Amino acid sequence: MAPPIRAILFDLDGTLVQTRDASWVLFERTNRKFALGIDDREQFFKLFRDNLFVAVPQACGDEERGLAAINHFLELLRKEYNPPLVPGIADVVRTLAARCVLGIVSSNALEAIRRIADDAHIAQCIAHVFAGDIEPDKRKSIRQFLADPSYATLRIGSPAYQERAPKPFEPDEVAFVTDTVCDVRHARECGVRTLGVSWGMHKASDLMEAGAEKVAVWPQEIISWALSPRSNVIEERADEVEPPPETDLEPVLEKSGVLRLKGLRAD
Ligand SMILES: O=C(O)COP(=O)(O)O
Repeated sequence: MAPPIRAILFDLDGTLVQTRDASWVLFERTNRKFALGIDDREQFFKLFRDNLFVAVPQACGDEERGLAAINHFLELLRKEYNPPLVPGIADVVRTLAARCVLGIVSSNALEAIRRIADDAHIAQCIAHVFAGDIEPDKRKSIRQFLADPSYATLRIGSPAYQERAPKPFEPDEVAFVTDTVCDVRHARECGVRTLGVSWGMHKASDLMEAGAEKVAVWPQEIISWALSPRSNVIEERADEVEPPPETDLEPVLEKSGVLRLKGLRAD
């Protein structure tokens, strides 16, 4: 029997916001400017089977051009990305904030995430944001969240964090909610629980195949899944699903130069 879920990390694009049009119209401009050859929406969505920061340079076959394209895309996201929220998702976030520590772990830029959260009036329900222009490898962000007990502090819709000594999370008390295959795999590598959503970039069957415990069809299912008394779902799925390969993204990211994005890394 798994313990209750105490923290939920949300992917942003395709999970909290609708992005099938909104990010494609921006990426299309990057694609044209850098002649990446990622010429339709489905090809773009396929990039998210891998880490985006690795997939773009790989897809265009030129590291420097791929990196410049990512920087261009991040800048468009910072300045022009205004996707609609997934209908009903703001209520889901507000409901869950009273019970769980909520976070966003996204490939998107921090500035864009902040604007979206402010406009949706949910910024103070979100305890922590891990953005792609600060840490491109979501596994590192998840592990950071698990390692430091101070992250386990509730923030229930007010500017201040609760002032109670937090109890550190066990990985199976934390869930990642996402619409993409790469996120499901990487969350499983970190040992956290995974819920897919059907309204984003990847199909429910692909998310299940990657190891998601379940795929929500409606936003409110996130609440019922996260707060329902735990069954032995994890154990059942663990038998069914191949364990993810232990991929180490660091050398690839290192090579692609993404870790030097915006001068955030010393090397
Ligand atoms: O689901 C994904 O991987 C893409 O969404 P993100 O930009 O919020 O990371």
